[in-house]
Amino acid sequence: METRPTPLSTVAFASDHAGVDLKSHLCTLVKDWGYTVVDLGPQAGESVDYPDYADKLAEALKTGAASEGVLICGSGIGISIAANRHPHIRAALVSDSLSARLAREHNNANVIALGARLIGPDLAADAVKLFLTTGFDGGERHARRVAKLG
Ligand SMILES: O=C(CO)[C@H](O)[C@H](O)[C@H](O)COP(=O)(O)O
Repeated sequence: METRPTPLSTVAFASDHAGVDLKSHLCTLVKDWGYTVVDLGPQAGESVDYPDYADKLAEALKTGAASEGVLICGSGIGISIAANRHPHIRAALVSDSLSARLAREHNNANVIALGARLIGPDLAADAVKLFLTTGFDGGERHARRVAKLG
């Protein structure tokens, strides 16, 4: 099992309008846990397009401004599809804690996507905590499959 980086990593957050409140809640929690947080917006509640914010987060991971990302839209679907169009992103759409853990252990996901209209803040926080604290299993079969993702 890979150990998690010390000091704690920098985590980027982005959403669309549907995810602003959950994003703000999670950013506060993740900062409290000791991580460095980059909030890529949006900050207000005006209607925005999720691909624009998925692109911002993908860029932050590409430049190294953050090593992991959390994306939020109403369902998590649109923003995860948009993120996965970037070859360096492995975004897992997560709606429970076990999926958050497996996204890391088996898929070495560098991003999770959450649906703010589908899950509550406590479950979202638990999923983010597991995502941030679980390492890639590193087993040969998982490494082989992840490598085939490109
Ligand atoms: O992409 C989505 C659905 O797959 C997200 O849930 C969006 O947040 C949603 O489509 C936004 O809908 P709205 O009616 O514009 O608020």
